Amino acid sequence: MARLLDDEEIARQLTALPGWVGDGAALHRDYELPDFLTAIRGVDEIAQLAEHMDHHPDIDIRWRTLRITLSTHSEGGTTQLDVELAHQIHEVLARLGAT
Ligand SMILES: C[C@H](O)[C@H](O)[C@H]1CNC2=NC(N)=NC(=O)C2=N1
Repeated sequence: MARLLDDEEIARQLTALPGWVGDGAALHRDYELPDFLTAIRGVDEIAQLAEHMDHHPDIDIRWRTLRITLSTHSEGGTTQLDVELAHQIHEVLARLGAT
């Protein structure tokens, strides 16, 4: 079971995740994709890696912008699983041309 990270640990780990912010409850970042269909492909790729990790993001789709929110529901906050998923999502979306 993943343990909750404290604010200091979250801040330290976010230094390796450009653009991501933590609000205590969750990690967030907006990614802008080149177009809508590429954004949807990003959602599909994220869905596959989330299933593989058995850890699932909230994803808000606004045209070609994806707002990703990560938290560990079972723990009520941010854990190492969220940090790991953020790294994997960043890799996938950067490869699809996200900024
Ligand atoms: C049984 C299964 O492992 C749990 O329901 C998982 C599934 N995906 C999950 N995803 C997220 N973000 N938080 C969870 O606590 C969580 N729990």
